[in-house]
Amino acid sequence: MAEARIIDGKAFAAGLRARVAEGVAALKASHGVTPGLAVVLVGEDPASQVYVRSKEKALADLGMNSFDHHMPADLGEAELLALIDRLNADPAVHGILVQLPLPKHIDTQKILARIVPEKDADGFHVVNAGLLATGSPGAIVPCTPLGSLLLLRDTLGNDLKGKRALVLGRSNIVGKPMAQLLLQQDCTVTVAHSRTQDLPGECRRADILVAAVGRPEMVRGDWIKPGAVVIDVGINRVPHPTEPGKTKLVGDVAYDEAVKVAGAITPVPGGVGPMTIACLMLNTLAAACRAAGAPVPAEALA
Ligand SMILES: Nc1nc(=O)c2c([nH]1)NC[C@@H]1CN(c3ccc(C(=O)N[C@@H](CCC(=O)O)C(=O)O)cc3)C=[N+]21
Ligand SMILES: [Mg+2]
Repeated sequence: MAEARIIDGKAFAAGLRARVAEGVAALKASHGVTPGLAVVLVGEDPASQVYVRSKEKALADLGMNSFDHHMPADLGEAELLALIDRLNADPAVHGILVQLPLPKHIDTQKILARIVPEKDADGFHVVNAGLLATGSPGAIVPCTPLGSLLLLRDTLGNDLKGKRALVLGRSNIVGKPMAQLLLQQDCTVTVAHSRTQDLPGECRRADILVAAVGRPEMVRGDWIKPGAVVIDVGINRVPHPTEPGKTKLVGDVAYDEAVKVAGAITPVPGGVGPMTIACLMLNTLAAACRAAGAPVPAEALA
């Protein structure tokens, strides 16, 4: 059997960012509005700082405003809520992203619930989850599932109808919204997790396998149906196998095994990760379009 087609998320994300940049320019020209995203980072976690910097760079590259709020690790919950209230009320701010994880003394759900749903660029608010689950218009879709769906549609020529999809992982951020999106595409959807009996067997039935459990290389090659499309959402930093003291990124799928069985597969890095950031830009543009009464880009509607 031939090796899998490699799904180039990095290239697709570059194309998506270019389309977003066009949308940004068009909204400026038609409505005099520049989309703006507020990025809130609490504390100095090095990984979070890297991610936040790449988000801020993407915003600048696409001609959007970035409002950076880098706060000390000991920021009180009340102060953070007050900041959210100010951003909610600021008409130049169309999207608000609170980088997760937050320090332990802050109640994450309470913070996310305070963001007005219209500005919830991550799509984490219960109102957006509910709109997505009911297929209602106006849902802001979480970035990683949206990016994964765009790659799947591109790979399968938009034809997901009737396919068996297995979502491995049931988080509110990826697994659950991914399952909702696949259902909307008329897939037959199974959501599997750590308590699922016969996980390999469930995976082997799937035409589409989305792995989002955060367990390095858990999905083995012999868990994959020959020809299946594999979307690997995992981004796990592990000790480098041959270079002591160094680390490397691996997905939730054992790539070298899977690439011999799958029909198509996303690599890590260069797969879903860049799509997450591109979709954050898309969601911010979409929020600005809605606020201005302009048409929303179709890709954001899932
Ligand atoms: N409110 C919030 N929203 C998020 O969307 C959010 C968050 N908090 N907290 C952290 C996670 C993580 N995340 C990533 C985004 C892009 C890459 C990405 O582009 N990864 C590159 C590799 C980057 C590297 O080399 O480290 C790739 O996969 O090719 C990774 C991780 C967004 N997150
Ligand atoms: Mg996200």
